Amino acid sequence: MSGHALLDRVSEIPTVSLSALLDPGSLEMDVDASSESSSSSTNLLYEAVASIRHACLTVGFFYIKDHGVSDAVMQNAFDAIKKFFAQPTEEKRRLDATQSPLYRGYNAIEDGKHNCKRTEGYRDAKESFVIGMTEQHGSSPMHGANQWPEENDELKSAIEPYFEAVRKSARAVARGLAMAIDLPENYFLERLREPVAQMVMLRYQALHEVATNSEDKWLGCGPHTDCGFLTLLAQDSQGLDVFTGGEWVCAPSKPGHLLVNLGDMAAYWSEKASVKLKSTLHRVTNGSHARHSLVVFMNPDFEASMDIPDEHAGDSVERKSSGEYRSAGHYLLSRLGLMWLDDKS
Ligand SMILES: O=C(O)CCC(=O)C(=O)O
Ligand SMILES: [Fe+2]
Repeated sequence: MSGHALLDRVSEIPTVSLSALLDPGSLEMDVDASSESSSSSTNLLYEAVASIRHACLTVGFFYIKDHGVSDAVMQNAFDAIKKFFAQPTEEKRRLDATQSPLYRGYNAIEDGKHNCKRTEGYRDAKESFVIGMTEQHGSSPMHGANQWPEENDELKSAIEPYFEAVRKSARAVARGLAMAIDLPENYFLERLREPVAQMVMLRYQALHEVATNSEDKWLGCGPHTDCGFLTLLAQDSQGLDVFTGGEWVCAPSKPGHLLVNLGDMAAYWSEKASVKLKSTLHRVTNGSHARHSLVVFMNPDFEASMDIPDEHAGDSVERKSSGEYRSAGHYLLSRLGLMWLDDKS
């Protein structure tokens, strides 16, 4: 495809500490200016919000640290999913995604059913295992059962704590994001009570494993933007490239960090806001080793309205499309081509 990605520009992807955003008290501390520690905490909060704003206006990607997901929880999740993928195909096929009305479960390489858009003439050399949210109180056709191995709960007990911890970090990001675009601090949080979150675990083949005997050309994951709200990624090795400033830039894994990016829903939702969020093109290239990644797609409650009240809108409000969808869930159904699920809502 289009040449090598640049590693020397990775510093353009900012890093944000979530410590002040994970702490719900830090905003109130602002009024208590007498304490030094409270003002340094407030500074940390505004620093985080300013870097999120900068990232959203420029690259559309940022690393997060102090995100509350422990190394042990992340390592367990990677170990468990590597073990799952290392099984024979017949074993993995017992959890085939085609058995699930929500397409959750295992997708083999040859199925080609992954979250990314297909690139004409190319196939993605990766397999995936997908889970999503189960319990919910409101009406959402995008919540439902996951498929797990029946014999033992090793996979489930390693993946669920990771998914939960990352959703918590995603809420902290959402809080910062609201402040970054001049919305009330809780604007997104109030719409993430029963989020339509999904976790996609991926194994990309090493180049030497990629089939060469067919007409097909292969990629890890073709260039695409994510269609949802926020994506939080952990990767065990390099492979992700981000298109920024007219070039592909490497976004390698960094110990202790997660990588966040904004999807098309965030861009669409912010059309009326004072700051427009950027959904950036990215791709994955296969390398000399198999690569694993854990991707959490954090989307709002199915029935969440994407309307932004006029008092929080930007000056030059030219509302193009943001009123087109009844709710965030309907936006997703339409983008994922799952409109038929709507009959159930
Ligand atoms: O595996 C990765 O690093 C990125 C995956 C991705 O972009 C996606 O699933 O949308
Ligand atoms: Fe993506």
